[in-house]
Amino acid sequence: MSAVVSLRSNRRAQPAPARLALLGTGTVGSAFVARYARLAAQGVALPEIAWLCNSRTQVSGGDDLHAALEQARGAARKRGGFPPWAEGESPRPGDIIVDATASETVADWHPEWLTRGVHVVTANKLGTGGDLGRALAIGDARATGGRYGDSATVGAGLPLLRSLRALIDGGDRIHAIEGVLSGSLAWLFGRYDGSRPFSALVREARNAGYTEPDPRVDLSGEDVRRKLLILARAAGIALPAHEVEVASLVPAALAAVGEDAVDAALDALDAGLFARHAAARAAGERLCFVGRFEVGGRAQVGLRSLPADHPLCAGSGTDNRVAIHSDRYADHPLVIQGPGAGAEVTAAALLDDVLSIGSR
Ligand SMILES: NC(=O)C1=CN([C@@H]2O[C@H](COP(=O)(O)OP(=O)(O)OC[C@H]3O[C@@H](n4cnc5c(N)ncnc54)[C@H](OP(=O)(O)O)[C@@H]3O)[C@@H](O)[C@H]2O)C=CC1
Ligand SMILES: N[C@@H](CC=O)C(=O)O
Repeated sequence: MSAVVSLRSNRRAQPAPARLALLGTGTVGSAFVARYARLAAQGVALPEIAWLCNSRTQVSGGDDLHAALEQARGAARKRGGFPPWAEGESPRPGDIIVDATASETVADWHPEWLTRGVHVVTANKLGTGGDLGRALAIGDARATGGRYGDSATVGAGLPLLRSLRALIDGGDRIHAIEGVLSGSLAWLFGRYDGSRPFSALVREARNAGYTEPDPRVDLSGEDVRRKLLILARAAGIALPAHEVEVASLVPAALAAVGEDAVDAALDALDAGLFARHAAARAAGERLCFVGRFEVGGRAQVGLRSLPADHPLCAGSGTDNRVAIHSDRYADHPLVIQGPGAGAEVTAAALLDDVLSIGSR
């Protein structure tokens, strides 16, 4: 065989370099692009962003990512039909989809992509924190297919899922997990003193990028339910969503409105939360939004009035504070605390997962 032929066949044997598709160009997706560009400028080796997509359009990444992001963000609304990314070129095995949406449609694709050998990195909690069937399908598909980066889904990248998995890999059984799992609600109840309407603080939290696209997903406890489900399922418990008892903060008048009318209806929160805060203060306590599950017991999410020196009240800002009880941490739980919401920490968690997949 001549040297030329052998060189050509060697070239052919090289797998195509992995490409990255970003789905979602909102608060988290935009922070992802900004951090990607910063890391690339520092010389960090990253897969090329081949596409940026939202519900309206798909744009090629190219050399000027900021321009591509602006083009995607400025695209006109799309009426009906398939999402733009489903109509274009399919990702190849080894490519990485970054899901920075809050979309059920996109979450439904997670098991399919994994089965095809495409890696999925997600901030979207609906994949493993929603319907149990879908979570199990993702578990099956990741066992033989692509890898699943879910660090951003709980604690916005705090080492929670990682620590839980390390305990299980080390032979520990999980007994219970309890904690403050909502960054926006931690921030809201840390700040609320009754002097300003609660609804005004909700608007601030949304503008700061702490809430879900629809803040009712936080206020109803649904976001904490999803995180609790992700943790429970990571601990090997096939917990269905309906078995988590959730006490919502959303009054009927706010629950009833369409997404466009949420802002105007937020005032419906004010009287009820003023009364609950006043009662807690009169008892020398603080309000804390807590999620908890016990293996073989109940799973619950809701607002609690706790003594001010209770360990769950110890964080500040958007801090999550989560206690893991396991065989080795039976008497004193392992406690993990830190910022649990915000576009920058979430984007960093997504890129950590991208880098971790790229390095294996
Ligand atoms: N904010 C935080 O602190 C954290 C957020 N997360 C998660 O990050 C995700 C994104 O949140 P955030 O950035 O605030 O949300 P935004 O509403 O700002 O952005 C969502 C993006 O998803 C796009 N999108 C919606 N449906 C589809 C679809 N079918 N196909 C492609 N794109 C779609 C939207 O498109 P369009 O622009 O066309 O509407 C938009 O660009 C959520 O799942 C959230 O739970 C996770 C951890 C922390
Ligand atoms: N809306 C979420 C964001 C992170 O998951 C929260 O408030 O914790």
